[in-house]
Amino acid sequence: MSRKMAQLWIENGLFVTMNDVFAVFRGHMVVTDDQITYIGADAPTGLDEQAERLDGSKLAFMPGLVNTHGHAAMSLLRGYSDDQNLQVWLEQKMWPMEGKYVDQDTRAGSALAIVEMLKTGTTAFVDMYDRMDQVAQMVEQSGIRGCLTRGVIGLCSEEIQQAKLKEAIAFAKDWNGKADGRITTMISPHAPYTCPPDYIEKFVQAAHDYDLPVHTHMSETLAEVEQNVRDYGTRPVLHLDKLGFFSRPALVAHAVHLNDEEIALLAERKVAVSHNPVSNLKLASGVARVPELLRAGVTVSLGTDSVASNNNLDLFKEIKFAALLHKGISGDPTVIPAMEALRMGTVYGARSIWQEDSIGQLAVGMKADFIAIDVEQPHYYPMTDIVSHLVYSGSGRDVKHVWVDGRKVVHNSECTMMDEEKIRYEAQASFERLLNA
Ligand SMILES: CSC[C@H]1O[C@@H](n2cnc3c(O)ncnc32)[C@H](O)[C@@H]1O
Ligand SMILES: [Zn+2]
Repeated sequence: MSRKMAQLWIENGLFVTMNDVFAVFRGHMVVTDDQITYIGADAPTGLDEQAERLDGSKLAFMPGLVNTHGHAAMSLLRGYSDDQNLQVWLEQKMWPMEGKYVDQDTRAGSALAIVEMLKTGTTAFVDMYDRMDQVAQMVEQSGIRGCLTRGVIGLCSEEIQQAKLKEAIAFAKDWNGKADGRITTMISPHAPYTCPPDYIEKFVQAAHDYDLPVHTHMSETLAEVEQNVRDYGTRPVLHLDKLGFFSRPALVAHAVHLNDEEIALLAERKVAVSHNPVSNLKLASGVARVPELLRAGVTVSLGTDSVASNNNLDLFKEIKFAALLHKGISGDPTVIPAMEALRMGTVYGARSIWQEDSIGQLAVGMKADFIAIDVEQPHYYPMTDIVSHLVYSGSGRDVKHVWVDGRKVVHNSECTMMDEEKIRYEAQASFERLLNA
């Protein structure tokens, strides 16, 4: 799809840059095509005569949020099965329903998820699923940024394992860099408990061969850790390390049950962790040792996991949970202050998907992935500390406009590239078909 290249001057806005240079200030920002070309307190000079002007005086601007773990197509299963533990929920509820999915269901669920994410301020997301061509097409159409990966469950014959691996590699090769670079890809065995060791080694080899990062679920429940010890004689972190998994740039989801040695090893191997507090609480999996991980130097970002275990994709909720939960667990109100929680949802998210140089902050030369928040609402008053308000008082419902790659993908809280009404209708139709199939 062709796009109009243009210049946008945001005047007199409140900017939360998420970098140390400006941090929070009132001023101006200029976007030229897909990049931030000016940001500062003084009005810019030398702009195009046709530059569009946006009055930012009633808005706060910050980088788009980065959701570093999820399964978009599972949005169809919102509210289908609540209040179960992971294994029962997966094996008895999710997998039987997912087994009935056809391409149209994956499209419908992914589109629903993308609309929800964009409207609540997420501009980049990680997605692990199958039928990933369908997900990638939805990313292409919607304007969002996606770090996508075909997740593989290896509890099947060797022949099927081979076919799935081939498909995962083909997807990663074909789609990396597509949609004007908005799509990047990874390689993903689903988890150490669903993929035998020799099979995981094949993913590692493929990641080396095609220079791709890796992503997996790891140490989500105590039962998983105990099973890993029973089956392989080691806990999941050492197990994956021995299989070479951390010889690639790696992002692991959950990492709830870790001991001190495992935290040190993750830090040494520069493994990024996607912390999914809401999903972990809902499935009663436990609480990750986030303050310890951060103190050890591990990059910790935030993920929603799927809607089926969350039950929504508003990353502002995840930010608030991260800020509150660890205070309660540790008894220390100073752990994960508001700014650190906001970093987990932005800069650390960008770092977790190896895009820290281009997204996650408002600065000259960065991609224009940013959001505008309507702060003319009671819960943003009195105007004292905008970072505090965003984390403790705000929510994704306050997001008014969203830009990805310089393109306005949400205007006045409506998606510009997606037909939301049609998407809601198709999601309902898909769910009813799945239920009766
Ligand atoms: C085929 S890859 C996607 C696969 O992951 C399953 N899934 C969803 N949430 C979780 C979770 O919290 N832990 C482990 N696996 C999960 C989903 O059902 C898909 O089959
Ligand atoms: Zn998951």
